[in-house]
Amino acid sequence: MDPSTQILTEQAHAKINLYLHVTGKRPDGYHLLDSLVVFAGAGDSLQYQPGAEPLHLELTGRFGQTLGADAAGPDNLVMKAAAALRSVSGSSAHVQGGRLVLTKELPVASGIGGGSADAAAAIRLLARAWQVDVPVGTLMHLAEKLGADVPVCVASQTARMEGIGEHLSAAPHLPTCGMVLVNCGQAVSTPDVFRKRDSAFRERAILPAEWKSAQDMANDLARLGNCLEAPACEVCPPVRTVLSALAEQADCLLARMSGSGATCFALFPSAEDARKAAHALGAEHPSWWLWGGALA
Ligand SMILES: C[C@](O)(CO)[C@H](O)COP(=O)(O)OP(=O)(O)OC[C@H]1O[C@@H](n2ccc(N)nc2=O)[C@H](O)[C@@H]1O
Ligand SMILES: Nc1ncnc2c1ncn2[C@@H]1O[C@H](COP(=O)(O)OP(=O)(O)OP(=O)(O)O)[C@@H](O)[C@H]1O
Repeated sequence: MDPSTQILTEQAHAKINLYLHVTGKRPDGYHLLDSLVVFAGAGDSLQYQPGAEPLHLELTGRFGQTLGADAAGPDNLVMKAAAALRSVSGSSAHVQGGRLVLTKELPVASGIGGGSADAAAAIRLLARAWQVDVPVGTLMHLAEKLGADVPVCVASQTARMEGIGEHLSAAPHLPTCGMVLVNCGQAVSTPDVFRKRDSAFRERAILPAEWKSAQDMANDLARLGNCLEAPACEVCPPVRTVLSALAEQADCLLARMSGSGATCFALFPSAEDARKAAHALGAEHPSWWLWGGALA
C-alpha cells in the first residue's frame, strides 16, 4: 500500500486522577492543581486516512451520537487539535487532508478527559502522518491552549500534574493493580464543579519514589483526596451511590471520583479482580457505563 494513504490509528486512553488537590487559584480564575494522573486501558480510538479531500471527521462508537448535531465540526477537540497542528507545521511538513474517524467509547463530560485524550491522539497521529518536525515544547504549548488536561494526555503516561495542568513531572513507580471505572450517565460540566468548590486549598502531596504493592498505594492515596468530589456530588448526587457501590465490592482497595466527575474509579489488587467487580456491578446496575481491567 502507498504509505501516504495508509490508515493510521492512535488510542485515546481515559485519564484518571488518583488524587486531585486544588492548591490555589490564578488571577484569571483557573485553579492550581496537584494530581497523580494514570491512564486506563479504556479509551476512544482515532483513525486517519490521508487523502486529497479537505480534512473531515466522522464519529462512531457507543457515544458517537451523544456529542450533538455539530459534533464532527470545527469545535470538536480533534478538529481544533488538527487546526492548531497545521498552524505550527513548517514548510517541510506534508500537511494533507483526508478522513478522521473517532470511535467514541468514553462517556462525554465525565471527568476522564475523553475530549482531551482525543485532542492529544489527534496531535500524535497527525504529527506522525504529516511528518511535523517541531520541538516537543511547541507541541506541549499547543496542547495546553486546547485544554488543561491535553498536555498530560499527549504523553499518555503516568505523571504528576501541577500548575493548571501544564507542569508534568515523574510519578512514583506504580505497582500492578486493577481498576474499575463507573459512570452513572449524567454529564457534568467541569466549570460548574470548579465554581461550586468552596473548601480550603489543600497542600501539595508528599509521594514516595515507588509503591511496592497496590495496598501500599491505596493506603497512601486514602490520606489524599479529590477536592472536586464534594462539589461534584452536589451537581450530580448519583456520584455518592456509585462511590458506595464501588466501595462495597470484594477486594476494593480505594474508591474515588476522577477529575470533575461524574466518573468514579476503584482500585483492586489485579486486573482480574477489577473485571469481576465490573461484571458484578453491571448485573446490579445495567444503566451504568462500566469498565474493568488494567492500567494502560
Ligand atoms: C479537573 C481536571 O479534569 C483534572 O485533570 C482538569 O483540570 C480539567 O481539564 P479540562 O477539562 O481540559 O479543562 P479546560 O477545558 O482547560 O477548562 C474548563 C474549565 O474548567 C476550569 N478549570 C480547568 C482547569 C483548571 N486547572 N482550573 C480550572 O478552573 C475553568 O473554569 C475552565 O474554564
Ligand atoms: N472529541 C470530543 N470528545 C468529547 N467531548 C468533546 C470532544 N470535542 C469537544 N468536546 C466538548 O468537550 C466537553 C468536555 O468533554 P470531555 O469528555 O473531554 O469532558 P471531561 O471528561 O469532563 O474532561 P476533563 O476530565 O478533562 O474535565 C464536552 O461537553 C464537549 O462539548
